[in-house]
Amino acid sequence: MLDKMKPWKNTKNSSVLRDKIEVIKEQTIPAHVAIIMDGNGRWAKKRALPRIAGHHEGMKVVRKMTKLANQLGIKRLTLYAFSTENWKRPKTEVDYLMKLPEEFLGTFLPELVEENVRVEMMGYKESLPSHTLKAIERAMNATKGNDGLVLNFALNYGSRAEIVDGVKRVLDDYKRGIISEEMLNEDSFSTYLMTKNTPDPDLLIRTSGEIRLSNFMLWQLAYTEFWFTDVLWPDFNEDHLLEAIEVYQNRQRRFGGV
Ligand SMILES: Cc1cc(N2CCCCCC2)n2ncc(-c3ccc(F)cc3)c2n1
Repeated sequence: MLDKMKPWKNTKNSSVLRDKIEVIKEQTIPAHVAIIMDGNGRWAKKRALPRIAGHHEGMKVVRKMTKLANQLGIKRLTLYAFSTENWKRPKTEVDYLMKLPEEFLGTFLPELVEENVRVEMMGYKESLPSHTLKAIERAMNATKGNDGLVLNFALNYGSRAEIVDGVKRVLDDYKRGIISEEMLNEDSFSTYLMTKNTPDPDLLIRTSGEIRLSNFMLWQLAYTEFWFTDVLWPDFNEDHLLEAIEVYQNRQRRFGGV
C-alpha cells in the first residue's frame, strides 16, 4: 500500500512523511513497539570511528524514532539501551554509555515535555551511577503528567534476572500467605515483573541483522510480532519504522490476532 505512495527515497521531505503517516494510520497501529537498537559499534567500525561515535549517532536516532512514534499514535515505545551483560564492555565505553541518558535528556527533555511524552525506565536502578539515575528520575518527574507516548528505556535490564526475581517475590508472598498456589497463574505472575500493569509488546524490531533476543523481555514477547532488519541502528530512519509497521499491519490482516 505504501509502495504506491511517492518514492520512499525522499521521505526526508516532511510533506511526504506526513502523507505516509496518514496512510499507515488508516490501519491498526501497534500500541507497544519494542526495539533492540543494535549495530552502533559496527556502524562506527565501518567508518574507522571509535565505538562511542556509533552510540552517539544512535542516540540521535532515538530522538527521531520517538517523534515519529508519537506522531503515529504508538502508546508505548520500549528501547533496549543497556543490558545487564553490557557491564562487561571496556570501562571507557561503559562510562560513555552511562553519560548518554544525561546528554539525551539535557538536549531533548524540553522537546519531550512539549510533545506530551512520558519518560519511564525499567531495569536495575541500584547499579546505575548516581549521575545517570538522577538525570532519568528528573526526566520521569518532569514528564509524569504527560499522557502521550510512553518512552520506556530498558537500562541495566536483563530478562532472566527479572523472571528469577519475580519467582523470589512470589515465594516470599506465598510464605506470607499473600498468594496461594491456586492464585498463581500467568496473569498474576506478570504482576511480579518490572513490566507490571503494562501491555506486552505488539511488535519487536531488532536492527543490524542479529536474529536473537539477547535476554530481552523473554516473558513479555510470547505473542509479539518480530521484525528483523540488517540496517544498523544509526542508519535506522523513518522509512524503516514505517516499513516495520506496514509489515505488522499486513500480518494482522492475514492472520489476525491468532
Ligand atoms: C545507556 C544508553 C545508551 C544509549 N545509546 C544510544 C542508542 C543506541 C543504543 C546504545 C547507546 N542511549 N540512547 C538514549 C539513552 C537514554 C536512556 C535513558 C534515558 F532516560 C534517556 C536516554 C541511552 N542510554
